[in-house]
Amino acid sequence: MRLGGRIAAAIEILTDTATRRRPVADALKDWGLAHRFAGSGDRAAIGNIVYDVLRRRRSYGWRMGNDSPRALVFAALMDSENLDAEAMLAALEGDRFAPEMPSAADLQRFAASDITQAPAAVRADLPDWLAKAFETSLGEDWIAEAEAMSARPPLDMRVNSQLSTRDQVIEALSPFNAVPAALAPQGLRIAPIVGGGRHPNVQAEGAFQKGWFEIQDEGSQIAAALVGARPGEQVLDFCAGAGGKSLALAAGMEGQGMVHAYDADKQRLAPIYERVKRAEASNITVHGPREDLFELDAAMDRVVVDAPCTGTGTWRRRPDAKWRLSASAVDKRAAEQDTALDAAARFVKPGGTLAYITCSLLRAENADRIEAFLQRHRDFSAGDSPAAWAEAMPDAPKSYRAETVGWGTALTLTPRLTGTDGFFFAKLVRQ
Ligand SMILES: C[S@@+](CC[C@H](N)C(=O)[O-])C[C@H]1O[C@@H](n2cnc3c(N)ncnc32)[C@H](O)[C@@H]1O
Repeated sequence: MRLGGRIAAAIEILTDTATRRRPVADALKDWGLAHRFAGSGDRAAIGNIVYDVLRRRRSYGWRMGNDSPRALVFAALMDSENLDAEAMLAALEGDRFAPEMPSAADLQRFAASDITQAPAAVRADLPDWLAKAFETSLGEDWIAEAEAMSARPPLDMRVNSQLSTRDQVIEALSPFNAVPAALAPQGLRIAPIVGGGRHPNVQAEGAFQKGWFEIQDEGSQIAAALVGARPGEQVLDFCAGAGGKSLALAAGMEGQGMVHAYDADKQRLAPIYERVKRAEASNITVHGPREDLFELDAAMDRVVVDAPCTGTGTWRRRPDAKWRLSASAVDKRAAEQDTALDAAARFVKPGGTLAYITCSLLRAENADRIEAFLQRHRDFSAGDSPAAWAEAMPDAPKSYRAETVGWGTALTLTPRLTGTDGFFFAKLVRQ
């Protein structure tokens, strides 16, 4: 496909997403099925344009003076390829599949626009109500934090230290230029996509099949490391889902002790079995939702609640979610978070710790939940998460955001500060 055809496809997919209010991944998949002539390179390039638009929909609309899918697609292309109006016109010269261009005035306006003059929520590329929530949650740097969440994400991997080393995996993935992650001790990173390219399918590599690494955002790896689980301990991963944290915890414990991986949802848990097998993680026991966990009561050194959340910290990867999120969805997640925390608390042994993790940056899902938990559970107190960071990653710069909760301190990771997805981490200690 030439550029014009890709532009037309991106406009069609964005229109479909907007009119039917459905996830962009579904719209992209359906488009691919209906246009089988399009190769994987075309689909990747179209996907990049669509995702770029969704990351910066509001600022592009403001800069273009027009927020139609057509205007936004041209804005995204000019921005990501660094094209001015003339270069854009030249790139489409004689391309019979190219849709009608925005007016020359719109293109000039875009190229000359000064985003610093735009209202704060436009600069932050957020709906108005979320801009307010971001300000409350992240303080004076909230616009810069939100801007960083509109960038393309890297591809992060965690090396399974039980089966391999970072050097071995770098060697095995040598065509893809993976480099050690800046913070996470077992992390590897492949840089964000440039232009119309795509990330390699690393899961098709022999090293992946052999269990040498998992795909896992560096922020998620750090959150697991902050739990501080030691070899020989008993750990309950209460919201284990597909097992990302369980696997990281089990490897960090050097195969000794036990990670009990539990989830209330059988479907969510389903992929964990295959992943545990591939990683040869002998110190993970999976507990399905029907299992009674009474034997673990007050017996766990550490309990992890990687809670269900709105995922605002992952908008670089799922940018459509920020335009679909509603205030009522935040309230619903907050209630689920309280339920999960309350249900998990009883498994912590006296002197043991409860780690609360979300991949959201909203205070309502983070510090507010911890404060409310401490009111309900007088036998717990908030711990010192910066100390957990210093212990888990002594050489790493302290680039997180620290915040007082109860008498303790919680941490927030963000794309701007730690170069990771957004994560919140708080530690609670049972008296
Ligand atoms: C953020 S996901 C977990 C991701 C996973 N820990 C990982 O690292 O791959 C949250 C999980 O919490 C589970 N969950 C929600 N409420 C729960 C509850 N009350 N008890 C146990 N699990 C719950 C959901 O089914 C979902 O799988």
